[in-house]
Amino acid sequence: MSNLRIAVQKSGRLNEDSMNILKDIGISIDNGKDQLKAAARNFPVEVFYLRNGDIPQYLRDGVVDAAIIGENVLIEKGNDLKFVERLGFSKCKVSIAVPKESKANSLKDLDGKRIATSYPETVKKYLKEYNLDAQLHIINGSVEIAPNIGLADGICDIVSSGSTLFKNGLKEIEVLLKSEAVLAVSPQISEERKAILNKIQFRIQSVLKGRESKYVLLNAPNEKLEGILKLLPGMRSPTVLPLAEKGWSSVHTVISKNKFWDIIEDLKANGAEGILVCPIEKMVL
Ligand SMILES: Nc1ncnc2c1ncn2[C@@H]1O[C@H](COP(=O)(O)OP(=O)(O)OP(=O)(O)O)[C@@H](O)[C@H]1O
Ligand SMILES: O=P(O)(O)OC[C@H]1O[C@H](OP(=O)(O)OP(=O)(O)O)[C@H](O)[C@@H]1O
Ligand SMILES: [Mg+2]
Repeated sequence: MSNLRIAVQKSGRLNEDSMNILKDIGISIDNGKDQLKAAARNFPVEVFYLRNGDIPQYLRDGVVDAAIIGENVLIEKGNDLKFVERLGFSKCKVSIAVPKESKANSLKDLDGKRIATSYPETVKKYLKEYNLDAQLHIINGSVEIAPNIGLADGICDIVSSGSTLFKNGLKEIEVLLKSEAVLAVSPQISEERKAILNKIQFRIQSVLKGRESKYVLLNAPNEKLEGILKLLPGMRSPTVLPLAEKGWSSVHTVISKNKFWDIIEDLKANGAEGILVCPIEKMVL
């Protein structure tokens, strides 16, 4: 049986979370330092450690079958490539920014001006869409410095917390796109390897659903149960078990991480006691 060849970023922002997700889906890799390729011990997978920016070409050429990559890089260099899963980490924006004293309020205001960026294809796509023209300066890093040294009137770069913009006296004026890490696929993937990828995708979905949810256990007097159960979503319906103490029950359920604090407050206010909240490792639906 052939191995699925999956690319991850060698070092940088995506590396750690990519390796963590592989670990969480039960794929163990012996990763010697400076090794560019490593086979999993317990799954038909080989991991290739590559530059994020090089991965679209490797996917296109079928040198790797799948990859964990920033969606923004796919948009920039792999518009012809598809992804099968959003992975929920490395969330960021690709935005237009200008010096804070600039009068420009959107990309449209940079018509005929100079824009520095590491994402020329992305900028060109939006310029074309808005029917604008700008002079692009392609820089591979530290793009935020360009307006300060007189190289550009604005920039297009990744924004996350906004602190790099702030430190460089810039303000965000337009978000071109939002990005996160995705699982991308080569158009050349074989049927056999596609079957392995499907298994990986299924496992990833279980891990991501688990990460989004909490397992909640609580005790309640029986007369309060009805009100408490109304507050709980649950996978199907909450499990209710009698406690050793007469007139009391234990309720078990799964709550989305986002709604969790609001629901917990309501549960307490409606008579729930001894509330335990546990992380969920995997959730198979
Ligand atoms: N500040 C940030 N916050 C969140 N995600 C980010 C941030 N900066 C970059 N990313 C995401 O992580 C990806 C990798 O960024 P990183 O800076 O590690 O690598 P790179 O220099 O763009 O790529 P390469 O691996 O080709 O050197 C980006 O393409 C983007 O999707
Ligand atoms: O909004 P913030 O939270 O400040 O993040 C945005 C910064 O993060 C990235 O740079 P990175 O730190 O990856 O350095 P790099 O330019 O060397 O890739 C990106 O290129 C921005 O400069
Ligand atoms: Mg970076």
